[in-house]
Amino acid sequence: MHRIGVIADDFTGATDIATAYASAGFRTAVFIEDAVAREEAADADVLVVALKTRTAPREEAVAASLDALRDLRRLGCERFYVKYCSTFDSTDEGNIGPILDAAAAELGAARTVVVPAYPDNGRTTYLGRLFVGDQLLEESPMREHPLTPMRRSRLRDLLSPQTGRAVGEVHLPAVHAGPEALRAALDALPEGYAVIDAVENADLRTIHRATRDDLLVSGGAGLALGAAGGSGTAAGSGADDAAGTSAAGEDASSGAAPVPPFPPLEGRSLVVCGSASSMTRAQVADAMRSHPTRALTVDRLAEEAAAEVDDVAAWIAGADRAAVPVVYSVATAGDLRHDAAAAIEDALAELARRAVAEGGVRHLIVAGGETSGAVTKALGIGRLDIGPRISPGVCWSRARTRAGESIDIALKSGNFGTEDMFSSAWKELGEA
Ligand SMILES: Nc1ncnc2c1ncn2[C@@H]1O[C@H](COP(=O)(O)OP(=O)(O)OP(=O)(O)O)[C@@H](O)[C@H]1O
Ligand SMILES: O=C(O)[C@@H](O)C(=O)CO
Repeated sequence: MHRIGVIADDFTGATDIATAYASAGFRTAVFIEDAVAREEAADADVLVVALKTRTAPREEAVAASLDALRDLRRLGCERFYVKYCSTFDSTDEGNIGPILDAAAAELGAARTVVVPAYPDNGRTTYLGRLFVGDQLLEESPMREHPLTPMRRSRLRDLLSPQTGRAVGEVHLPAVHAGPEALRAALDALPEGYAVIDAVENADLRTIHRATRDDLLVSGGAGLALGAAGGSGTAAGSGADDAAGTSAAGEDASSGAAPVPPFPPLEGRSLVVCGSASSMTRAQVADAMRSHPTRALTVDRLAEEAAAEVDDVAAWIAGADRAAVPVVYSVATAGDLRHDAAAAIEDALAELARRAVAEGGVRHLIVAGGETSGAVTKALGIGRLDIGPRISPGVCWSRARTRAGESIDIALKSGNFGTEDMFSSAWKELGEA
């Protein structure tokens, strides 16, 4: 089979696509940023590089993505996947177009598909428009995202300002006509990008089949689920599918197969949330009923960040050892403060670092992609090994920190997970 290299523009996105591939039977590892450059012979079928490029300055984002692409090629990857958000999080000045342009030029890829659809998480594409559940993207809560407010829904309109290349659309009937017809429809488009409709997992499998020989594909994690052979996919069968043989037993499910739990790690548990997304807010509200919860005093961070971090760190340390403290920065949309994002990321990252280094925390949930990037970097994690799935797109990973502690960490995309996740996710680790 061809080894697959994935470049993800945020850290939750990296574990999202990694859990999709792992569930499909691929041996999958996630490398944090330039940790991949130090890797000599990766022992996986799918290598995912987690970058923090979604909202980075454009030149930096493109340079980091090209570096990752070259490292992945050096490690033997021959097929590439640029992973962005299933809600296409970006601005007109944003980075999806420039990263795709650079990767396509580097690989000599004439056409690249654009497939954010992820039906298991309610993201579908129809007539080139992205929906979140039953709402157009521009009518969904993503409209008010603090970093990338999404005010349009037609993917062509979102991508075109970010690239000079043509952006075409392939609608559902061409997908339903099957992989060969879809391939023909794609080949008939001008060179550039092709936004493809997909409303269910079967569509993603068709798109996967039609594009599995492409050097470069792009999307959310849904297209990786399209590589799953069907329900009950055994380890290895997804890999066979990638090599070009179709897997037996396909059905309308995403083909998720359980990844076994890790050997248990002794230690305390903690949740840190820097996400303002509606699902994270619902999860925080749910946690308020049964967990010790504490809001960061965001207004204090500008003047007295160190004192605020000390106070919250003391609160975490003083919490009942059997309880799971939850620290958050947004309870309601009214809590958003202009220009506070970086200070909040720094504060939450430092709190997580101290909790692991000094407080014996070994199980950590981080909510929010940018927040996950900050926390993972502060902990000095280089590689994540993918473990049990918590819900679509969310999994436990085992990692080693810079200081040598082993921890279990779940990087949760803002809108992913069930409302009771901060109470229920621990059972996937074999805990109450
Ligand atoms: N009260 C607040 N005021 C202003 N910015 C905030 C506040 N709380 C959090 N933020 C910032 O909002 C951003 C949220 O982005 P993040 O990627 O972590 O979450 P998300 O967008 O919900 O998740 P994902 O990218 O996984 O969908 C972070 O930079 C965070 O620091
Ligand atoms: O694709 C998604 O929705 C997520 O993996 C993500 O990238 C959110 O940060």
